[in-house]
Parts: sequence; C-alpha cells; structure tokens
Amino acid sequence: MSTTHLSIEGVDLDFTTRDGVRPVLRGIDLKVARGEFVAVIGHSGCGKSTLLNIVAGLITPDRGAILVDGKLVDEPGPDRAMVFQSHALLPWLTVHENVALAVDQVHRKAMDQAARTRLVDDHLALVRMDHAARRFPHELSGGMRQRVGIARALAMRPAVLLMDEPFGALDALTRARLQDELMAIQADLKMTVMMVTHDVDEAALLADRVVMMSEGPGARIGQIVDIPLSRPRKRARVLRDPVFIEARVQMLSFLQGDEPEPDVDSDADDMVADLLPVAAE
Ligand SMILES: Nc1ncnc2c1ncn2[C@@H]1O[C@H](COP(=O)(O)OP(=O)(O)OP(=O)(O)O)[C@@H](O)[C@H]1O
Repeated sequence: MSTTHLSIEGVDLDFTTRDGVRPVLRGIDLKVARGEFVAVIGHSGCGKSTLLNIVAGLITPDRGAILVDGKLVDEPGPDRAMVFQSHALLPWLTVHENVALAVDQVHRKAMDQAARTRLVDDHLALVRMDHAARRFPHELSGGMRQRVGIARALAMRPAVLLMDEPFGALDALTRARLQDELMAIQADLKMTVMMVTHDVDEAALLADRVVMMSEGPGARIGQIVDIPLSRPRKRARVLRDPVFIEARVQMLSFLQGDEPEPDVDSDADDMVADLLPVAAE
C-alpha cells in the first residue's frame, strides 16, 4: 500500500489586484503517493502555476494547507525543488557553478567539498551536460539551459520535484529526449513529481495520474485520470497503447468542455506518426 507523501488539503487562494479580489483556487484537495508522478493540466490562467508555487512554499494559501510527510509547508525548502518554465540560471556563473550553488546551499553540512563536486558532476552527466560544464548560460541553447535547470533541481536530491512546464519552450525532439531522461531519472531516484504541462501527450506519457483543473476564476480539480501503464515506458509502445489513447481522449474531452472527440483514431495515428521518428532514435 503506497503512503501519502504530499498532501494538498482544502486549498483556497484569491489574488487581490487593482480590479478587486480574484478567486483563483477553490477547495483543492489532492494526496500524492511517495514516488508518484502527477501531471496537472488545465486551461491557461486557471491557476496551475499558482498551485505549484503554493506547494513550493512560495505563496501562502488563504485557507487550507500543504503537508509533506505530514509536516506543514510554510516556506520554500530543499525537500521541494522547482524547475521553472524558463531555466532561471544565474548569467554570471558557469553551468557547473550554477548547479554547485544549489548543491552547496542544500548539502554543505552533510557533504564535504569533494562529495559536493562529485554530485554536481554526476547530475550534469545525468542530463548529458557534463561537456558544457565550464560554459556560461548565454553560450547554451534553450534546451541545454533547461537541462542545467533540471540538473540543478535534481542535484538538490529533493523528495518532491516540482516542474512548471519545464519543456514548454523546447523543440519537439529536445522535449522528447528530456521526457525520456526524466522518466529514467525518476525511476532511478524515486522522487515524487508534480508537473504542470499544457501537453496532454506529455501528461499521459509521463504521469501515473493526471489532475485536470476546471477553468477559473475559482478553479477546482475537475477530474483525475489514472494512467495505469507499466514502467519503464517506451515511447513507441506507449503511443499505440489503448490506455494511453483513452487517457488522451479523456483529457482532450475535458479540456474541450466534454465535447466528444471528432475522430479519435485518425488523430491518434497522426500523433504517432509525428512522434515515432523521435522514438526510433
Ligand atoms: N501575483 C499575481 N497577482 C495577481 N494575479 C495573479 C498573480 N499571479 C497570477 N495571477 C492570476 O491568477 C490566475 C492564475 O495564474 P497562473 O499563472 O497560476 O495560471 P496558469 O494556469 O499557470 O496559467 P498558464 O497555463 O497560462 O501558465 C491568472 O488569472 C493570473 O492572471
């Protein structure tokens, strides 16, 4: 029986702006098991990033609470690392120094300098960025910068990894590679992951459950879709699996306001055709 690792309990949040009070989140309840991968999807502006920021401890909810291992979250902490939409690297530090800064902050007491350097090296190798360790962010492509952001988050060895559309700005090929790497890394490190994405294929490929949020203002959890696909998941196989295709249909129907999918089979075939060249690598 899996244990609850992350618990979101009765979270409400309003933002107060010049135009008045805007209800953003209402009654968000979610229990995430240890090692589970949860994706969050929903329309633009419904409050997905806000929810992730609340779990990160960057925003305090008006009502409700976030618990990690039963302990109340009331500030950011090294147990919850965040990968942002854009990499957020410090431009005056090299790739290695960017990751080392986070590692030093988290592991200074527990590890000596040599062990911390090894940790940085290992995680840069994990995302295949070890060859660029001495470069500065402006010398990297967008995909490379994003990989460094992921290495930095992973090197903190967080119990919970929070990802806000981490691959959104990347080309399809790079995104597919990083998705595959993320699945391998998560299997290895057994982190609990909560990822916001706009991409239903990404959600169904990566997640154990997909949380679908209703449209705001005052967004709620509308529906949760289970993705009971075995792991490790091979892209080429998953894309043709009826479980994946059904989950995708459910998500698209939800996002389209429960309109029936017009032509599921040809849509799925197009998608497989689009993505298979990547899988064949
Ligand atoms: N600091 C803030 N002050 C006031 N309103 C905000 C603030 N941050 C976000 N909002 C508003 O709260 C709502 C939810 O924003 P949020 O960024 O969480 O949505 P989202 O679902 O992540 O959107 P997207 O998918 O477009 O990234 C939006 O209407 C946004 O304009």
